[in-house]
Amino acid sequence: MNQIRIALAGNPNTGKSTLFNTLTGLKQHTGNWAGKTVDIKEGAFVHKGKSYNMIDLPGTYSLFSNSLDEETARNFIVFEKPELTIVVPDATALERNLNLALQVLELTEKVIVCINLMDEAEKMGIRINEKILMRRLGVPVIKISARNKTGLPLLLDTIERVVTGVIPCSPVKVQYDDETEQKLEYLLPMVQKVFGNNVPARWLSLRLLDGDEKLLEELKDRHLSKEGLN
Ligand SMILES: Nc1nc2c(ncn2[C@@H]2O[C@H](COP(=O)(O)OP(=O)(O)OP(=O)(O)O)[C@@H](O)[C@H]2O)c(=O)[nH]1
Ligand SMILES: [Mg+2]
Repeated sequence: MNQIRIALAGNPNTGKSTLFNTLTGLKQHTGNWAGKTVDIKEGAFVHKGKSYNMIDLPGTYSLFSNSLDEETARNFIVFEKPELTIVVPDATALERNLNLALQVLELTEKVIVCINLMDEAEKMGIRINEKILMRRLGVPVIKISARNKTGLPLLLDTIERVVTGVIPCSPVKVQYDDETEQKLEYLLPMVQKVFGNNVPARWLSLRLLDGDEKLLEELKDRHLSKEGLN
């Protein structure tokens, strides 16, 4: 049972489930990991002899605590720690969709940005230079059409190469205003002391500055029960 876990994240309606269904076929079931309150589909696929477990997270516009869907997607990435997270932006609304991608890059290291609906974008005359995006974001960027099944072989190979470390990821970290950065500098060592490598320290410090109480409760529950934080 040495399955490599891949989470699919993205805004609503960007074709995550279409991609999920194409990759996993009918080998899927509803997940039952701890803390699950929203139905999440899990499925499996094999590529080049390696077995992958894919988790289709709910579509969200951000990863704060605005809704159960946001909390579910965020908690999965932070606490369940999948080996890889694939963000699926909509090529026809890339700028808006990259907001969520940047939030995911604050949460975890191994990320692939998999831009979907390229067929639609092409019809609209939208051109996307994935090489520039890749350099700016610090992680692989792939263009696909999940519906037409284009770009999938490259996606699968990139998944394998990111998971095995052949392609390194160094996700860009958003720089905030001076005041926020100063506060972060102050908070970071304390957060690191309490949580070590269990939770991404810069991201958590930002949430503390935000006063995200739901996240604090989640951390208390998980830290006190010593589950999910090991
Ligand atoms: N033209 C085009 N349509 C697509 C593509 N991928 C998905 N779609 C369509 O986009 C719509 C939404 O697809 P879903 O796979 O349900 O999107 P989702 O991201 O899972 O949506 P949520 O679960 O609500 O967040 C469906 O009508 C799909 O058929 C694509 O590559 N090209
Ligand atoms: Mg879906």
